[in-house]
Amino acid sequence: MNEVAYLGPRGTFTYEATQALFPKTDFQHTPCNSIPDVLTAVDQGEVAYGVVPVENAIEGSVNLTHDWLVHHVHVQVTGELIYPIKQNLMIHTQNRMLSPSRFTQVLSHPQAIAQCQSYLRKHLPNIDVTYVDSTAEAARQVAENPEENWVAIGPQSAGKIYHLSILSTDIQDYPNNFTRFIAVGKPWSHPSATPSGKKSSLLVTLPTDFPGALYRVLSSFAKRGVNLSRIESRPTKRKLGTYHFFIDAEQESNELDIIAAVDEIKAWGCQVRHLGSYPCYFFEKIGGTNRVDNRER
Ligand SMILES: O=C(O)C(=O)C[C@]1(C(=O)O)C=C[C@@H](O)C=C1
Repeated sequence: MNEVAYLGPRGTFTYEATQALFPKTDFQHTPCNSIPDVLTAVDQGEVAYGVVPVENAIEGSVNLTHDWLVHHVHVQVTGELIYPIKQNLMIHTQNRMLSPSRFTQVLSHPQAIAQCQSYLRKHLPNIDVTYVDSTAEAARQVAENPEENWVAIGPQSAGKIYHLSILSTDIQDYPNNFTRFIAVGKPWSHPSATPSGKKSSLLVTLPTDFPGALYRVLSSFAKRGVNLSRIESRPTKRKLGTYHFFIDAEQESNELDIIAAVDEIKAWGCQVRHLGSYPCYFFEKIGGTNRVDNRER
């Protein structure tokens, strides 16, 4: 059975997204401890597919995913899922009656903590924050250290798996919280769902920086009617002030127009890496369930 690596352990939002994209009936799910471990497992052919978070509606890009895709692995993006994120404050059940003033630390993934900054300032203003590799890892550590009076932020599924008590639901600072996950690895299409659209993702590096350089890149797409849904700069890590640009082109435009635009910017010196052209899915339309069977641990 084809194996899918995902940011684990079981119970993460990434796990829920993986279940929606790669149903357990057709795929074997393998948890990894970190986003680099997922991408490396795919890059080295240890698994056929991987699922990682790439961008959140409140906090923006998951930089570790972007940086690993650029600097450490050569994998193709093969799919995208927009997934609803509801953060919860969870505690070991034996501590559920504790006063919040007795909580000693809040644990979670940096993205999850960032999505709940106002909540934490208001309700747990002086609590120490500990960043861990995923939301479910935070739940696991809280479950295994009841004497520490820790709390975790993450999905209800993680709370169920690790038998935590939910103290507060929907604690993210803004409504309509979604995270964009990508599938990477072998070409793939969902066994039953219909895509809501298609995208091509490109990594563009300018030859030199001059006034209007980025405008020139963008105009190559605009004049051909190619809609760009995302332009994100990330440092090249080679020199302060130099950037790579992640560009997502909506595929409703003709693929030939995208190819022509890429050829044009390459002709005047841009480096362009094609990260993938792939179907895009919304969780609500996949008809998946984000319930996790908490008998398995
Ligand atoms: O998958 C998880 O639960 C994670 O911890 C990762 C992650 C992320 O990196 O964005 C996934 C979804 C949420 O935005 C919060 C955290």
